[in-house]
Amino acid sequence: MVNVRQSVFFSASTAFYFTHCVGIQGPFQLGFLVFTAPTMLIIPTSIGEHGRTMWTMGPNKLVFNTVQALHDIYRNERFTKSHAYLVGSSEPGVYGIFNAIDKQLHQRKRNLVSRVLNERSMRSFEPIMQHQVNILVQQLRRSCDGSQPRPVNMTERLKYLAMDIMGQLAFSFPLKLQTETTHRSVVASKAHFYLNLGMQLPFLGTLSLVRLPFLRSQFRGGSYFKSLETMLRSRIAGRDNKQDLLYLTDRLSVSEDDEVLLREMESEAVFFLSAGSDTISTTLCAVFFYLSRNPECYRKLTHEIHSTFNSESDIRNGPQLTNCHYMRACIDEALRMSPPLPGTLWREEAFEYRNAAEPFMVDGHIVPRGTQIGVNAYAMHHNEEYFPDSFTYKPERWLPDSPEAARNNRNAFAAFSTGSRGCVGKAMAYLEASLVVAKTLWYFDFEQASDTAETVGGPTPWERENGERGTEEFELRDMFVADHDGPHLVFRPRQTNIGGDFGANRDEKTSSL
Ligand code: HEM
Repeated sequence: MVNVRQSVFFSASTAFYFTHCVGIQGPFQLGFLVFTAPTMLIIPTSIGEHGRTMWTMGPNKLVFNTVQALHDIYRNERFTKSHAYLVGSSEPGVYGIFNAIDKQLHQRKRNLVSRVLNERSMRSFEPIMQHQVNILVQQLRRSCDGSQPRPVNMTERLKYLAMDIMGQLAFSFPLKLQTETTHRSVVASKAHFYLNLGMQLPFLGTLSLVRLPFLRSQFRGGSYFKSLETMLRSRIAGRDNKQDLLYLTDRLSVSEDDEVLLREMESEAVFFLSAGSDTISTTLCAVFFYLSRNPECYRKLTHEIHSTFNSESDIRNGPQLTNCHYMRACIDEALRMSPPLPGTLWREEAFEYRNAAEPFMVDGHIVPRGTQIGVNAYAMHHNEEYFPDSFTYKPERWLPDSPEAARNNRNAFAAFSTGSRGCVGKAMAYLEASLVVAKTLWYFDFEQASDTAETVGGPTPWERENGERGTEEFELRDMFVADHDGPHLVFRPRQTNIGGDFGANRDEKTSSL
């Protein structure tokens, strides 16, 4: 999976980047590097047949790579989220759904969030989603103006889209990133980087180095927290609108004081903005990347969309959309190859079980007390035992009656995790991704922009030199939620749509939840 040279390079460069960002220089920088780099070192020790079952990753961390382990760890009462998740707290004692380790508190939060993300609420939220997708279509059409279409960086476009949708769902706030520049700094935040650093090095969290007040000081005078505060203040002012995601924080808050409430909402808000938008934009970027590199998949999907719908207005939540099985397979295959949360979701034994007599077993191994354990989604999705030819994009793996499907193990799919802490926004994610893919292919043909083909995906010069990667994968940088760039694509209106209005006049009225 990862060799020692890469691991040393990764740990040293991460530590260097961190010191650089926080302005530690000179002898202190050197001291910090010497102190932290070894703790980040991935020791590529493997146990089990063919070295695929388990890795040690640091002094007390085990990463498993089997379906049984996925079940044993994430569907097990005895385990809870690792204390590393606490680095996301704004202050001690303030927890959001993401980092609530106490099971009862988590269950209460989850029940409330589920009310906003259920099927019924999604139906009433769909017009807002459709409106934003139509704006995306308009923006893509604009890239076709002039004699030569301009390449579009899909990471940029899709981040704006997904964040605009999330701003509405979480805060009932129109961020307008797709069309205006005022709040665009919310997509350029380095919050993920610090969160990931704290998750991998929890002692930094204990020292409060990567907690929110620290993050805020990093953006001092900058606009990320300014935009966040604007959204939250507007949300507090309009408390009557109780149906958005921050409804849950209101309900569980004990505070009458608006300033305290603001701080409490902050950690929840940072999480929702990222969980509900960066994950979807990564998924969509990966889908567009793979379609632009796999002409046969592109052809089959285009055919499915144009033979399923009679008009653009048919493209909405309902049986026609859910019957686009090839589209769903394209999305799942992109999620398999490039999972938006590509790393290990750390778990540890829950406090209540610390004195239990019987040892804890994961896939037949006794796990020593106090060990951090988990399954790494990226490694699992590239385990040849479960997904043969795992570096090749093959949507057919996910079509139940295809010969490819029989050779794959769908239970090894971990993009949304599983169990009581598995993703609660899965239905929304599939709906949003399906609407974007179907509408884009309804209106446009697209292809990879020729001048940027070398810079996104594919092996890096170092990997090519060492013969390490011959296949094209959408490149992700693991920042807990992945960071990425591109793909850069060129769009052309489909023949049938030339001269059409591209959905401009069919925009549903934007309603609030
Ligand atoms: C393709 C898109 C998405 C992917 C791949 C994804 C993946 C995940 C994963 C792997 C987790 C588990 C995290 C952990 O254990 O630390 C998770 C949790 C969560 N996701 Fe998603 N997610 C997606 C979209 C969404 C959306 C659209 C929302 C809506 C707001 C959302 C809300 C949440 C919440 C609230 C949790 C925490 C659940 C809990 O702890 O009970 N996700 N997601």
